[in-house]
Amino acid sequence: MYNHTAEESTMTDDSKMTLNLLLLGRTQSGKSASGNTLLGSVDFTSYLSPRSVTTSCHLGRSCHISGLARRNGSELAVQVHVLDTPGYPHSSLSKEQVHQEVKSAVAHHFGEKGLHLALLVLRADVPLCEEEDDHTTELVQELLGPKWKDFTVILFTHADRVEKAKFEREEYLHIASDTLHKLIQSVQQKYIFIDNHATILKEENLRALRKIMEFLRQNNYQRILFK
Ligand SMILES: Nc1nc2c(ncn2[C@@H]2O[C@H](COP(=O)(O)OP(=O)(O)OP(=O)(O)O)[C@@H](O)[C@H]2O)c(=O)[nH]1
Repeated sequence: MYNHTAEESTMTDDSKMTLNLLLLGRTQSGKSASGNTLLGSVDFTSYLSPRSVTTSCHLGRSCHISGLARRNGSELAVQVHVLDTPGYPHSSLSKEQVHQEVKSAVAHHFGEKGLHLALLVLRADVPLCEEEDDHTTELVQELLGPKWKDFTVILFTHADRVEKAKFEREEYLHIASDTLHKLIQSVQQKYIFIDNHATILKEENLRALRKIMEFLRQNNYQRILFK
């Protein structure tokens, strides 16, 4: 599999746009819950478990959402496509199995249409240590190639726990590990906090999608193609 970038966003017609997103990250980090928040529905199985819940990739599609993007002065209806993936380390799959599963699903779903952003899911309430960072970024680098930093956003889940501990989100990042600081720097400060247990999930959904659209604009709506 190789990849290259394309400039235009995926337009199904002039008034519609598809936003293609990939969730990656360690097991039980909240990938499926985040996918559900971004889709505004319950497409993916998500629950607390002492073993990895997701064992294969699944694509979820949202309904068309207005108020997120405009093109040539007209409103665009944005449909979000999210690919949920098994995490690594995984309680029953080897690294090779996880990588293979994710690579073939990415090629299948985003091969020609392209991927706008990979969301690297990290729990905001768990420190990122150096060894884990290697696991976390290995797959995204392998998949996206040398431009991975342009196409990767860190998605911090469990934002509610940060708030409960009375931290401001930005202040909390100031005191984070050097490993996390380096990772945030390498993805050019592209990060989002998300609370998948928010009382009003619709607000969380729109806030996260608006931020994602900002990152897309910064990237000139480029996508990575896999062929
Ligand atoms: N408090 C809180 N819990 C969360 C949040 N996001 C996810 N969780 C919980 O974390 C647990 C794991 O979430 P999942 O969405 O299943 O995580 P996953 O990464 O898909 O897990 P695997 O499929 O096992 O790899 C569940 O109990 C979720 O409810 C969040 O933002 N806040």
